[in-house]
Amino acid sequence: MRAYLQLIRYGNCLMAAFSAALGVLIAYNIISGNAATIPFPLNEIIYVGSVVFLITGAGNGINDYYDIEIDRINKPERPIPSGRISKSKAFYFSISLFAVGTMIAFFINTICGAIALFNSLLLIFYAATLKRTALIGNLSVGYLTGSTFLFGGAVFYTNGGIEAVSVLFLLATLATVAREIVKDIEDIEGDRQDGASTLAISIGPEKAAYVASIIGFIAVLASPLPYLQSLLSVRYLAVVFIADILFVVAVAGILKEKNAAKSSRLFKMAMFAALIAFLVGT
Ligand SMILES: CC(C)=CCC/C(C)=C/CC/C(C)=C/CC/C(C)=C/COC[C@H](O)COP(=O)(O)O
Ligand SMILES: CC(C)=CCC/C(C)=C/CC/C(C)=C/CC/C(C)=C/COP(=O)(O)OP(=O)(O)O
Ligand SMILES: [Mg+2]
Repeated sequence: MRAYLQLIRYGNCLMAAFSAALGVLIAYNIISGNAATIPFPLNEIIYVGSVVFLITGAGNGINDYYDIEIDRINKPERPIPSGRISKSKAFYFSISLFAVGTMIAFFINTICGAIALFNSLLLIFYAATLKRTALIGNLSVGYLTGSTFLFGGAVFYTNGGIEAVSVLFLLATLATVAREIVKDIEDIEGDRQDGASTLAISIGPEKAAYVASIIGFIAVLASPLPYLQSLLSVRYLAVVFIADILFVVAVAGILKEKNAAKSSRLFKMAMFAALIAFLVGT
């Protein structure tokens, strides 16, 4: 059981599910002002959170299935390279999670089902191919992470729910792309031996660090937008300021200290702080 929780990276699944549930809540708050007849979406929050937890877990599992040779070098302690879960069991477990998550999504509505199906196929394509390409792989993971908000907003797609959370999608995507480039710098040796052509390998870790830093700074500069667009209250500004400081320290970690592992951890802490800011500002 513990090995399967590690395979799906349940912490990421919870974070992603929380983001999608926030997407439902924020979209509901924005559109319910115009249509007071909409009841509080408790069931939809549960369904949305479950779908994103399952599909995120499936994406992590299929990623480790395809990354077995890279992870033997970079992350040998993971469930598959360490032998605690066989490749075939990891594959069928991940496919099962994709299937159940997508079925629940179609039960919510057709747009949610379409997003879940598209994201599931993209996660498989990313793991099998895209992750070894410079920047496209990073942009894919950035879209997938940001799409948690779009998925939550899609519960109310007929009332403009997706548009209501689009700025949250943008912020999450920018922050994730920056972190993914930093992760590629961290994983450069294993990726190089696997024949991958990530940005860090294509242009070198130093230039890749500058690209990640620029994207990270754009995310920080754009972080007041949810308040300026009156999507979130001034309480959001107070907490996102903390996230912005963590983003800046993360950028310093890769630019000045050239410590990709530390920078990646700081980026993740900043993303978590930003999620708290979204919640507090709702
Ligand atoms: C500037 C600003 C306000 C940015 C917003 C940041 C934000 C709210 C980001 C959302 C983060 C989110 C939805 C995370 C979900 C879970 C997650 C970490 C997804 C991405 O994981 C891919 C990564 O490669 C996994 O690697 P690792 O974390 O090392 O296992
Ligand atoms: C909105 C819906 C229905 C689903 C969203 C699903 C989500 C949140 C995906 C977020 C991104 C994610 C979890 C991607 C999984 C693949 C993954 C682990 C990418 C990073 O992998 P690598 O580049 O191999 O790096 P590591 O394996 O070393 O972490
Ligand atoms: Mg991997």
